[in-house]
Amino acid sequence: MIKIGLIKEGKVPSDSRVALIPAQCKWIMQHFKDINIVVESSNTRCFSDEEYKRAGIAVVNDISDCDILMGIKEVPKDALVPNKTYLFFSHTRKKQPYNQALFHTMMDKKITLIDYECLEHEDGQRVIGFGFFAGVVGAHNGMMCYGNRTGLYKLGRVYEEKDYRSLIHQYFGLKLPNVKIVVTGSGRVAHGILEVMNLMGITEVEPDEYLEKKFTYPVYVQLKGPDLFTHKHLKTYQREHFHANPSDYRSRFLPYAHCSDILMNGIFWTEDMPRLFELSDIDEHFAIQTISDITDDAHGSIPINLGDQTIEDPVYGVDRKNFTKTAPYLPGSIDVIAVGNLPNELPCDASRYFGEQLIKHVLPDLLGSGNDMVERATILKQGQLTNHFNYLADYAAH
Ligand SMILES: NC(=O)c1ccc[n+]([C@@H]2O[C@H](COP(=O)([O-])OP(=O)(O)OC[C@H]3O[C@@H](n4cnc5c(N)ncnc54)[C@H](O)[C@@H]3O)[C@@H](O)[C@H]2O)c1
Repeated sequence: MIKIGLIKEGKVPSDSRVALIPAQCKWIMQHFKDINIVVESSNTRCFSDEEYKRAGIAVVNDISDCDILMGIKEVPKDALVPNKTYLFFSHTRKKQPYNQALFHTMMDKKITLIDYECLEHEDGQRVIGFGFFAGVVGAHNGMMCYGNRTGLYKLGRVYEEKDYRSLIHQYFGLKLPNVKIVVTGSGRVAHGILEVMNLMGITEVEPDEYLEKKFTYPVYVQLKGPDLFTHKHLKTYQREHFHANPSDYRSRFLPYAHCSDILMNGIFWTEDMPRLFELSDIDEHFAIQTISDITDDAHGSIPINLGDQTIEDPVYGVDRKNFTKTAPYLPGSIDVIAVGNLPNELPCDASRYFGEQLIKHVLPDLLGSGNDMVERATILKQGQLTNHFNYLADYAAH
């Protein structure tokens, strides 16, 4: 019998998402006779203790007898139970300095750490994540802010809706102006953005049409790798080559900045990749007024992302001349929406989606049948760095 414990989130500000919702826990217990799931009591989850109890899941105060502990965000150092196997987003794989002390504590406590972010298919595609709902919420917020800026329509806040279904109801009867929206990316975030574009009845057009034509109805274009980047000399795009040598490429985005009202950014970005545009590109031809930077790297693919806002206060302006932060919706500014925990605006739906992927792609492996995906996502084994993560040796040294 394997005992899985869903831990109480300890990070501040607290996260209300869960790895498995009550119905999923029930389903697992019915279908896998050798798994027992318990839930650590919490009053900040999007599903209450009562809802887990109603699904037949025990709610406990002590999870120290579990074999596997699942959370979402970083576990506070003091709460880590020695010698256990943990699954959560540790934000350590890029040697994040702010989590180095946590990493050292996990080593000292001989913990086995499996990081959701490191669960990948053989070809390197991520298996599990919250990206889809980040895309949904980010796209909604982008449209909401453009409505606030122009006064042409009004959209409410996502987190005030009961769930995704009631959010969609907001879109019935929504009359949008002839807005032009450029969407970047091809992963989960991009899929979430496209879902909102389609639910709002915005028409998709091809890149050449988008660049050349004026439309009498709202349109969007989706730009993927080859539309966004080209080799500096060969003028080609080859996916594997680009992933391995991003600094050999330059951005092709600028023409879209000259004819778009809104940018919804959902690309995957690293420091060595070209930015979509540079600060010097923001001139009188730069037409974009609202940027929802869902990718959300400060000073990253969007150079005027000046850092994170919160769900409660998600938008700021950036002055077009001196690139300083301003109040939103000013004529001389571009509005930027930069929030790092977007799925938290729809925590129940995002948790259900996450749990489905966990059950489908990870659970069989976790129980020891399947391929070595879990092995490859194991950063620490009983406190020791695994071979796959040898590159973290300097980060782990203490
Ligand atoms: N703001 C938020 O709340 C929030 C939430 C979730 C994700 N995000 C961010 O959004 C971005 C996109 O996330 P996603 O869920 O769509 O990711 P994803 O893993 O679903 O898709 C990433 C895409 O990037 C491509 N890719 C993978 N490795 C690459 C590499 N080395 N170089 C270039 N391209 C590569 C993949 O082919 C894939 O199409 C990420 O930066 C993520 O951190 C933000």
